[in-house]
Order: sequence, then C-alpha cells, then structure tokens
Amino acid sequence: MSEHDLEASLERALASTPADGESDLENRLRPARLAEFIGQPRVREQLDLVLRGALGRGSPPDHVLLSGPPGLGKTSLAMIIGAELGSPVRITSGPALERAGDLAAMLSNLVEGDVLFIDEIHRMARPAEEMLYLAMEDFRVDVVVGKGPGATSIPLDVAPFTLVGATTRAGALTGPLRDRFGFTGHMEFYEPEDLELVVRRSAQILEVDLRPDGGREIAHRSRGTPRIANRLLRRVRDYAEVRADGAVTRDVARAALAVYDVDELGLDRLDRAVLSALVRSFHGGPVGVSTLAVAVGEEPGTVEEVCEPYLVRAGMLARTPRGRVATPAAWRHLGQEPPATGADSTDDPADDPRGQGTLFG
Ligand SMILES: Nc1ncnc2c1ncn2[C@@H]1O[C@H](COP(=O)(O)OP(=O)(O)OP(=O)(O)O)[C@@H](O)[C@H]1O
Ligand SMILES: [Mg+2]
Repeated sequence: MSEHDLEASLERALASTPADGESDLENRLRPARLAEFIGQPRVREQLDLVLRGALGRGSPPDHVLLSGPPGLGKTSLAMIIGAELGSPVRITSGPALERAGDLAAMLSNLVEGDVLFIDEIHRMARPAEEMLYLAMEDFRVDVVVGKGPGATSIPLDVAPFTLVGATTRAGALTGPLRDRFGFTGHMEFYEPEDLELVVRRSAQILEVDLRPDGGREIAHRSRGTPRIANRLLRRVRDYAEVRADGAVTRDVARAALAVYDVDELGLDRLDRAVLSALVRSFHGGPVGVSTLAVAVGEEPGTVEEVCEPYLVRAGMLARTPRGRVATPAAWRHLGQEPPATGADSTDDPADDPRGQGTLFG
C-alpha cells in the first residue's frame, strides 16, 4: 500500500460521525469517568476490575466488547476506558471499514497502549474482520500488495493496543471475532431510579430548573435509555420555557410528553405502531419481523434493534420461534381485551425463555 493509499484509507476510516448540534449536546452530557457513569452496576464493576488489573500490571487490558440496545452508553464507556487508562482513543466504525486496507491503515498508525474503538463492529466487511482477528491475537497484520499471481503478503507489526467494540447485535458477530474479546459487557436497560439520576445530572449541566417530581416523570417515560431521557429532558425544557414559567414539574413534563406522543410507559409513535399492527392487523401474531416492519413502514433492522428490545423488556411483545406475538398486556395497553383462548396471544413472556432476555434473538 502506498503512502497515498494509506492516507485515503485513514481518512475514510476516520470520517465516521458528523458533528451536528445533537451530537455536540450528546458529547457534553457524556460522563467522562467511570465514577460518573450512572447505573449498569455489573458492567461497571467488571470493567473496573479489568482496567485496574491492567493498570496495575502496566500492560494494555484485554479487548472489550460492549453490547446492548442503542443509547445505553456503549460509546460513552469506550471513551471512559481511554480516560481511565490515560490513553488516546482512535474512533472508527464497522461500515467505515469497507476494505481490509482501511483497517490496516488504522492499525498501523496505532501507538502502544492506544484504544481503538470500532462502533457497530458487526457491520464490518468480512476481509477487514479476518484481518482484525490476527491483529487482536498476535498484534500483526498481513497486508497484501499487488494483485493476481504476483500478489505478496507482507507481515506488519501492530503496537499492542486495546480494541473496544460496540454492537447493538452481539448475535450478528461471527464466533471467531466474539471469542477474541477478553471481556464482554452486556448493557441492560436502566432502572427508573438510575435514569432519574441521569436526568438530574443533565439538568444541572444544561441549567434546567428541574423539580424532583418532573425528573421522576421523565425517568419513567424514557424506555430505560439515558439517551432518550436526555432527549425528553430537552423537549420538556422547551415546553416549560415556552408555555410555563421554566420550571420542569411533573405536570409540565406530562403536558409536554403528550405533545411529543410519548405515552405513560414511554412508548413512542413507532413502538405503538408496531404493537398496533401486531394486534390489529395480525390478531396478535405470530408474525415474522419483516412482515411487521413492512406494516409499519420501517426497516426490519430498526424494528428488531430499536423497538423490540424494549417492548420485550416491558412485557408487551414476545419473540417465539414462529414469530412475534403480542402479550395480553399489549392488547390492554391499546385499550383492547386480549382474546380469551388464543393459544399464542396468552403466551406470557415470563414463561417463555426465548421471549425473555433474548434481546437479540
Ligand atoms: N451511565 C450513564 N450516565 C449518564 N449519562 C449516560 C449514561 N449512559 C449514557 N448516557 C447518556 O446517553 C447518551 C447516549 O449514550 P451513548 O452514545 O454512549 O450510547 P450508545 O450505547 O453508544 O448508543 P448507540 O448504540 O446508538 O451508539 C450519552 O450522550 C450520555 O449523555
Ligand atoms: Mg454509540
């Protein structure tokens, strides 16, 4: 690979996140250190041990995989890992690593101890993924130079680094890649009490006059997700400033969230569209996720990765081998009586090991 190719590849791999207002705000609200990171007690404790162990030994920690639904703090934790280690974090993403050369460029620029963060790692192209195995295990890559019979592969050393991968679909990772991570942190939806702390912290940073009952209301309607909690806080603040005296109370929060179509459970328009299609068009299911996605005009991936995990967790939807099924709670949430004898619609997700917990079925 020539110097020029290397630079072009690097540029491509680095051009991952656009800097718009929304992501600027998100960065401002990101916790910077592990001690500031709210909730996720298990992942926090596990990661704390991994990092302290490595710091004590003075060597880079094992590679870390962070998995879980969008907005739970994977990117935040990746940055925190760098901060705790006192190491720079190089950022790229699976879709940016289209060719193995893109990854080779990234890897060969690493300095010992660097953290390489690959977001959406499940979307990496296959050749790049294969190169990554070797780099993770042996800190070495084979760069192929030339084409056809004259092609030769040149081994290249990579400085010992720590890979941090983030994914919303751990199930989509190939076995060999998953096996090369020394630690996997499974991020769970947040408890309302933790989200209350998130909202309070953000209100302080944004200088919002948040009252305790207002914070509680927002926390309960945030689908267990800090990113959503922060977004709702900003929308409620707008409402408080425009239509009230600026204070975010429970009543102000309720009135504002009604304007934005967020219901008492925190379900938004798309969540309700999915449940409604399931109940009204498919009589409660079972129905395949692609059919369901077409019915609500969304990509199957969005329905599967963004909507379903929370609907499953909220006990509204069950994933069965034959398809998605609405639970009695879903019927009731839509103001309908669940059918009395439907074999499927009476499935309680708590009794179905596949329906519960398997967020990436
Ligand atoms: N534990 C936390 N404490 C406080 N704020 C948090 C926490 N986790 C996440 N946040 C807030 O939520 C926002 C979204 O988090 P982050 O970008 O890390 O999520 P993500 O899991 O990487 O999402 P995606 O899968 O969409 O990339 C952050 O900007 C941050 O403000
Ligand atoms: Mg992220």
